[in-house]
Amino acid sequence: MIKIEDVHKSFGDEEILKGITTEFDKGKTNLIIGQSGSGKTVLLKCLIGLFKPEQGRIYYEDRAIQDMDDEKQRQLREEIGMLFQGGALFDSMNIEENVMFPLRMFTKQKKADMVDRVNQVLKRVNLENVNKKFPAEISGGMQKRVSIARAIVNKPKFLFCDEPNSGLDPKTATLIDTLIQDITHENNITTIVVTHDMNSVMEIGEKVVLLKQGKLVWQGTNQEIFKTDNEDVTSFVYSSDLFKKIREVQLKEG
Ligand SMILES: Nc1ncnc2c1ncn2[C@@H]1O[C@H](COP(=O)(O)OP(=O)(O)OP(=O)(O)O)[C@@H](O)[C@H]1O
Repeated sequence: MIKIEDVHKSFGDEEILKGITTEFDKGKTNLIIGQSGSGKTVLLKCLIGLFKPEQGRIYYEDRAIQDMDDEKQRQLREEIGMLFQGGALFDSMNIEENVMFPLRMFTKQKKADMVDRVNQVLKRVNLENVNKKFPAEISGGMQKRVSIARAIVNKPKFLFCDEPNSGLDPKTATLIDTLIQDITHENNITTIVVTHDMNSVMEIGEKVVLLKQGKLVWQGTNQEIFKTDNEDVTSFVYSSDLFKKIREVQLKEG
């Protein structure tokens, strides 16, 4: 579980996060949604310690990051898996080396054990016999699966995903979302996904937090998001013509 209390973050005179308070549950896919510029990425960066909020507290289970010394912060980093936007694989490393990278950074395992673990996670994301290929030799969807394998190779307790299905076709995007959710459930991970994809909200939004101009304006489940009359939610959800039409049909059918 990750809990945040009254988090404020400014750049110069501009306050970007204006007091965010919420909780992200363990074993669930928690989604941060909102329009471009609403502060999703800034919040994510505060959560992983890349930005320091001027005010407020962030707890990983019962540990506040504000109270951690360098060693404690290093330990916490080992518990975090990160799926970066675009995948961020190293082009000059093959798939095996890419996935092994966090193990080399954070552990002192023997090479054979690391290779075993890499094979385990590659199998989990349904990728086999690609170890010696380079990122440029596999499809975008496969690259995303490699990135997921790399994010979970060190058995993280917390998984952060920044726009995990950007640039993918709808079917592959759904596969990636479902994979993230399945892995979250199997390993009881606290997963936080930043997205503005309504399909992701529908599919994996077990908890959804909506940001608007740096404020948390609504939170609930993906079931609740389609029932609420909250204006901030409806203007975000039904800015898509497809969802507007679904809403009209739903209202007609009562
Ligand atoms: N390092 C920074 N320095 C100054 N301003 C920043 C910095 N990072 C973000 N901002 C500003 O914070 C605001 C929120 O940006 P953020 O990237 O969090 O939006 P977002 O909701 O993630 O948008 P998108 O969906 O387009 O990625 C923007 O106005 C942005 O210009």
